Amino acid sequence: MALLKQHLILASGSPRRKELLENINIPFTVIVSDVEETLDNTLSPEKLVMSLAKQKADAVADRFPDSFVIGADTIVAKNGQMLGKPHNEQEAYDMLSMLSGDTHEVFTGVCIRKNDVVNCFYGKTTVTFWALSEQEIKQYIQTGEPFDKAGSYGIQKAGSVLVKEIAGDYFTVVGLPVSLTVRELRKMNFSI
Ligand SMILES: Cc1cn([C@H]2C[C@H](O)[C@@H](COP(=O)(O)OP(=O)(O)OP(=O)(O)O)O2)c(=O)[nH]c1=O
Repeated sequence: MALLKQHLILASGSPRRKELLENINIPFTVIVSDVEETLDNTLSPEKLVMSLAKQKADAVADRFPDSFVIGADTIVAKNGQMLGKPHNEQEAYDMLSMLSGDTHEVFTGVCIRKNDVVNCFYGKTTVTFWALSEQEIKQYIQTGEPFDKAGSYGIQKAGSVLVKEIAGDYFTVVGLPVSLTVRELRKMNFSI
């Protein structure tokens, strides 16, 4: 692969993260890291998302020591319980019922690695859901949207109907706190 002088790699298979990075017109390459994600409930959400983001960046960075490698991870947290992706309809139903009519937090951890330099940080956004009827939850699950998303919803598509309000960066919810990431890249002398 021909590498530019300052080359960026997104170590993520998330189509949302790719789209968010494309929005800001920096050239980059996607190299998916197949890290086995386990939710360690003994860690705080902040530490957990940064640790998973680092594992994803590490899985790729060793092979590309001259590149800036970005790993990221998103989870939903409510009352000390952390929600990843649902494994089946029942889990999606349980998560959405838990989030209904109440406020939760979405954490996205990001880790940028350039050779031995590691910079991990996170964004946190508070999201409030409308009270959802059983029928509304079931209808939403039928869209298929919940299954590759933390907390069983995607704010950017049909899941937008569930959301009453948010406080914080919208892009943190979608999977990458874009403006924060750009600022951290600049601190690492990446010119953008
Ligand atoms: C809450 C929420 C999550 N999500 C997504 C963002 C993430 O892609 C996903 C959480 O899973 P992650 O494990 O963070 O990421 P991923 O498996 O999609 O990709 P990779 O590990 O290769 O980087 O949930 C939305 O798209 N919208 C939302 O509103």
